[in-house]
Amino acid sequence: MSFLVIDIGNTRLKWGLYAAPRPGAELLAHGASFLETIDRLADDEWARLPPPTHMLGCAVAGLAVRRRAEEQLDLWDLEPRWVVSQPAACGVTNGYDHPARLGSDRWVAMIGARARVLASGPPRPALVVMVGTAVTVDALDAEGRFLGGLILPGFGLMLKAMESGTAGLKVPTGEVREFPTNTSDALMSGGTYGIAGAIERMHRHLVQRCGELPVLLMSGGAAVKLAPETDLPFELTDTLVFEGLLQLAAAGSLQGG
Ligand SMILES: Nc1ncnc2c1ncn2[C@@H]1O[C@H](COP(=O)(O)OP(=O)(O)O)[C@@H](O)[C@H]1O
Ligand SMILES: CC(C)(COP(=O)(O)O)[C@@H](O)C(=O)NCCC(=O)O
Ligand SMILES: [K+]
Repeated sequence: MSFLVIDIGNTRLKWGLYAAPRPGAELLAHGASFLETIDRLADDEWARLPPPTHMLGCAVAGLAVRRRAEEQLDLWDLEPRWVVSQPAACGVTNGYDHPARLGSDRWVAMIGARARVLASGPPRPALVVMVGTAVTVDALDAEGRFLGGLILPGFGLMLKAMESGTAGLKVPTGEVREFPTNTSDALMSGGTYGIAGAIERMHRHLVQRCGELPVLLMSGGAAVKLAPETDLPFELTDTLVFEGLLQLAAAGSLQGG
């Protein structure tokens, strides 16, 4: 009974096919498609897969995109299931004022992060950073409580905003420099240090709150751009959301079929 996981962000749909709906299961195949191209999945990449028997996904890109993904899922005989952020699940409690309004990708990533922390030693706080269309920086204490998190624009959105809101700035392909001396480098460095600074700030808040160093987990399509500029020790991972979906599936009622 193979298990399909899907993570629909505002830029790309990421998917993975696992051998079973449980943590530690083998990842048989995976891929990522920009949202403009997801209508070809059933004819293309998914057509070559062994049929999954169950799926679980999270989707933050709106109902219309989710519907388009469900049309592709019609290729197989399975019921689409989508995560809604809960007040608590898999040992993580949701401190949001309105728990269901927390982005389901953030919720699922924190569940994946919590499982990683517990698998690697005694309970510790965790800082979960996802660098996608937006950047999110979410804090978990050593008991698995989600304390709160930051949302800021990702690289693409920042540069687009600079371009559309000014007369003299064009989207650059600059380098990150400590003392930038041209517009392209100034924009690229400003965006990068803006994100890196937010991470460092939240890290400081979490150390102050919990009195111990958190595990720092970074993921998302643009995490590699940020990694060289992050002074704090971090783990880079592509599968945090997938791992959270496996945890949720194992804790839920998917095992029946
Ligand atoms: N193939 C790529 N080439 C360059 N940048 C990419 C690529 N894929 C993703 N990115 C960067 O990562 C961001 C999207 O990451 P992703 O994790 O797919 O976001 P989301 O979860 O919001 O869909 C883009 O804004 C872009 O900066
Ligand atoms: C913050 C997000 C836009 C991140 O989206 P992404 O960068 O993954 O496309 C998404 O998690 C979202 O729409 N969240 C709902 C609002 C919230 O979490 O408070
Ligand atoms: K995401």
